Amino acid sequence: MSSNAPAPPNPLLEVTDLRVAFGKSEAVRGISFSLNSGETLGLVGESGSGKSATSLALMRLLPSTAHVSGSVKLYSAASGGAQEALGYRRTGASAHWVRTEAGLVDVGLPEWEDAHPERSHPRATIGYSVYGDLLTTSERDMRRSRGREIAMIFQEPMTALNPVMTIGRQIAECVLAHAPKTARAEVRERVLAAMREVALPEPERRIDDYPHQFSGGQRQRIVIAMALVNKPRLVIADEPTTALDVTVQAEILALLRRLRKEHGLSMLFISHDLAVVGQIADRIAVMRRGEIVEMGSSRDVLRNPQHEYTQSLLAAVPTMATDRNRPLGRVARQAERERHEGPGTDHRS
Ligand SMILES: Nc1ncnc2c1ncn2[C@@H]1O[C@H](COP(=O)(O)OP(=O)(O)OP(=O)(O)O)[C@@H](O)[C@H]1O
Repeated sequence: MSSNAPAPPNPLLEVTDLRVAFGKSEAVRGISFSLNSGETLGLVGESGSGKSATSLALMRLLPSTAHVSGSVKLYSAASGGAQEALGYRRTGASAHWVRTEAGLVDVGLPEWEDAHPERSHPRATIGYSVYGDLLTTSERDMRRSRGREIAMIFQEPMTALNPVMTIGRQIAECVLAHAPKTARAEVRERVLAAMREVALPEPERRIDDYPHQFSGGQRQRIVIAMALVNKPRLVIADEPTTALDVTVQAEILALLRRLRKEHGLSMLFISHDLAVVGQIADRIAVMRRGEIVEMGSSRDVLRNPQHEYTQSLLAAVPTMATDRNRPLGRVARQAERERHEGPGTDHRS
């Protein structure tokens, strides 16, 4: 096999012709996109364009009145290193099987493996197999996926959190939802680790505090800790900074960039605000009235928008250039720099 084989696609999620209708009204009209391992896709559009209907469809959290069709494939064991193969077996010339914690999976792609001999080691991290279609998988499997494979960060931390439960208990419940037999001491350790991860101050002292005892930015950090405590591979962040003021918003974006980098997370980042999406997304999909009207690298969409709707969204962002001959605005420049050099200082809120 040629050692010049092209790098393999590294898909984590593949959405094809997704449609969501409420009665006769179509909220999502046949959208398709994919998300690679470690990539952040920004989904941007004005209110009512179908962004939340899309994310709730992926999580299978839409009300039963919604009619959903299309396919949402989640791939397991992405080759970026999400899952370590426990064993390795070659069956014939064209099929490779890898034993993982999830069972025996067909990884296919022998060409790619020949091009990456280091990954042929029996304990190498490898993968590429369909985990399942999230739209048709059983509710039982879906419950297992939620939180562990895919987690969601909601917009409004005050409503996402239970006001009468300590934050430690709320994070612990996320751990116990997937591992109910975890010993108490270990749960506490994982809760504290999650609090440290999102830079909540003094975790040991604050673990038994209630949501109202934290600032807005800190509450959003708690919501992020809950989403990440089970180490999901895909995070759907639906307007995670919208309820926050601009400075805190920047701090939460810096935190998400850091966590994404440290954990190799894939992220679907939803916002009505193109300036915010431009600060974190590798690629941007622009949604309007239930359709994706434009999709491309953040750089292309920000510098050279093709669709007039994208142009109008950009025009509403005064610091960004709408003309390819003009230099990028401050926000876009910073976004470009951070995509290349990694996030700046993560100021704590
Ligand atoms: N449960 C529901 N029942 C009926 N219609 C709904 C329901 N949820 C959403 N819709 C409709 O679907 C369309 C898309 O809504 P969606 O919430 O996905 O938009 P959005 O882009 O996320 O907007 P926002 O930023 O305001 O949340 C809207 O016309 C909305 O009224």
